[in-house]
This record gives sequence, C-alpha cells and structure tokens, in this order.
Amino acid sequence: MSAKPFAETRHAPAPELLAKAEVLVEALPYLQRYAGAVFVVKYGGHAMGDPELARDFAEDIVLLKAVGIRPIVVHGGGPQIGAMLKRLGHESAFVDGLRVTDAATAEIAEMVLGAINKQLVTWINQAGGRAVGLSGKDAALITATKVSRTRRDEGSMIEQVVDLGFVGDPTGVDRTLLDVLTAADMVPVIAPIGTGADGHTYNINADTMAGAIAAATGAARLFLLTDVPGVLSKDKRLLTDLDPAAIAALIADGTISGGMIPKLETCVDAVTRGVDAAVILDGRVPHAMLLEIFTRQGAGTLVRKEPA
Ligand SMILES: Nc1ncnc2c1ncn2[C@@H]1O[C@H](COP(=O)(O)OP(=O)(O)O)[C@@H](O)[C@H]1O
Ligand SMILES: CC(=O)N[C@@H](CCC(=O)OP(=O)(O)O)C(=O)O
Repeated sequence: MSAKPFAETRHAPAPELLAKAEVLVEALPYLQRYAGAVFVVKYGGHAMGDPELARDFAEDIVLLKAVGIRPIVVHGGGPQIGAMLKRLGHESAFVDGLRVTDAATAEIAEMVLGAINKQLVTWINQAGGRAVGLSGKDAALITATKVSRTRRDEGSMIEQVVDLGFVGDPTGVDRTLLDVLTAADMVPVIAPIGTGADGHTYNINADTMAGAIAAATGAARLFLLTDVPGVLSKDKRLLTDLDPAAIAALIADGTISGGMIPKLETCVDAVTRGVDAAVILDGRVPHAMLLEIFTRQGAGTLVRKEPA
C-alpha cells in the first residue's frame, strides 16, 4: 500500500480552530522576546472590585509565569482603606493624590493592605501559581523616606510645608528577596508599605512603589492597571503612545489631571531609569494584560523614553 502525498492528506482546520492557532503564532515573537524578563504589574484598588475579574487577573499572572516571564505584583487598596477608615470614624484627606496618614491611619492601612495581599496570594495560588505575600518591610525590601510637599496659597509668595504624616517615598529598594523568590519560580505580591530609617511604618502610593520596584529590578515592562482604558485626550480618544515630552505637554494643558498625574509621573520616572516601557491599562477589561503583551495591536497607553 502506497502512502498518499503529504499535501493530499492535509485538511484545513475549522476557521475558529485556525483562529486559535493564529493567536498562538502571533504571540510567538513576544514569547521569544520576553522569556526571562521581569514584568512589574500594579493592580489598583479600583480594578480589584470584581472577584471574577480578579480571578482573570490571577490567571494572567500564572500564564506569564508559565511562559518564562518573571512577574512581580504590587497592589493598591485605596478604596478599601477609605471604606475601613470610614467604618472606624477616622476619615482622611488627600494632598496631590496622597492620603494624609497619621499613626492610626498607617496602622489601619497596613491591616487592610495585609488582608488584600493574602486574598491576591490565594487567587494566584488557586490559578496554579506559587505566590508569596510581602510588604516593603520584608527583608528590608523598601526603605521609605518621609514625603514632603509644599503649597502656595493663591496670590501669596510664601511656600508652606504641608505635613502628610507617615507618607513615604520608596527611596531605597533591596531587590535580594525578589531575586530569590523569582529564581525559585515564585510570584512576589507586594503591599505598598515600607519602613523608614526611623523605624516607623510608612504608607506609600502603590503606583510609586511599583515604579521604584520596576526600576530596581531592571524590569522590561511596568503595567499600571486602573479603571479607564488608558490616557484619554480632551475629546476622550485613547492616546496609545506617549513619551516624557508629550506627557509634560498634556499635564501643562490640563488634559491629564487628578490620579492620572502621579501614574504618568511614575511611568516617566520608570522609563528614564531603564524600564523599556510602561503601560497604563484598563483593569476592568478581562485579560487586558495578555492582549497588550501578546498581540500586535496592544491595548491601553504605552509610555516609552523616545517618541514612537
Ligand atoms: N487624561 C486622562 N485620561 C484618563 N484618565 C484621567 C485623565 N485625567 C484624569 N484622569 C483620571 O485618573 C483616574 C485614574 O487614577 P486613579 O483614580 O488614581 O486610579 P487608581 O485608583 O487605579 O490608581 C481616572 O479614573 C480618571 O478619572
Ligand atoms: C500614600 C497613599 O496615598 N497611599 C495609598 C496606598 C494604597 C494605594 O495607592 O492604592 P490604589 O492604587 O488602589 O489607589 C492609600 O493610602 O490609599
């Protein structure tokens, strides 16, 4: 019995199966490019609201790990800290997007972030990963320096120092523990709390914390997951590519405001300190991170040091 020529035995797969194979083929150059790279992912408190989406997020992290990327997760929890403070009758004010933090607020923030941290660890482990929950206190990962802000009243020439209490900047990062964990195929999940040289607990903005960790670990990518599609223009179009000069112009003309300012400042800081690119993504879209990483089209706003 003679065998049929190869071409005659091939059957075209059903279009929907072919489409699945094409997705994998499209991902191939990205899988090759990013094998072994560190990706730092900031998961914001707003994006965490829906447990279904949180499970999708956990699956995405485990998938990144499975294809040889080394993900490090930094989480927020601003809305959850706010809700707990309200329940306890201890509400706080914000200055430039930072929560004014007295000693009691720092204690409550650490407690709420600790609970969120373990929930995220559980979700990632349930998805098949091996996550380890940390805060910046563990193995002296983060040394925080008290943040100082100044304010000038309208018409006044006098700059006043605003005391934000125990709000810290992550000025020192010791990456040793992160290297140990990622080398052992574990996923560090980090709460934005650090210790000051004075031994006090400092509350750190989670975007700032993620940016500092991305720069210190030489991350290829920094992802900031939030509750908008990315950076929007004045007429609400998605701005897909930005660089530091374009960002400065958008802040100056008021297109970018509120919580988006510290986010983009973090992106600019990260790309100027060696991170290849930072991406602002919609955490409400299931698997937005996978679309951004593994498809030609991408998603959200990509920030690079040089114009696209
Ligand atoms: N140009 C802009 N494009 C998109 N969002 C913007 C812009 N300017 C201001 N924002 C605001 O920034 C918010 C995101 O920042 P923030 O609330 O601090 O997010 P998160 O809690 O996820 O860290 C958006 O919900 C939006 O209200
Ligand atoms: C100093 C400061 O503002 N810390 C933040 C830390 C949490 C955070 O940043 O959470 P999101 O990313 O969810 O906003 C806070 O207390 O809300």
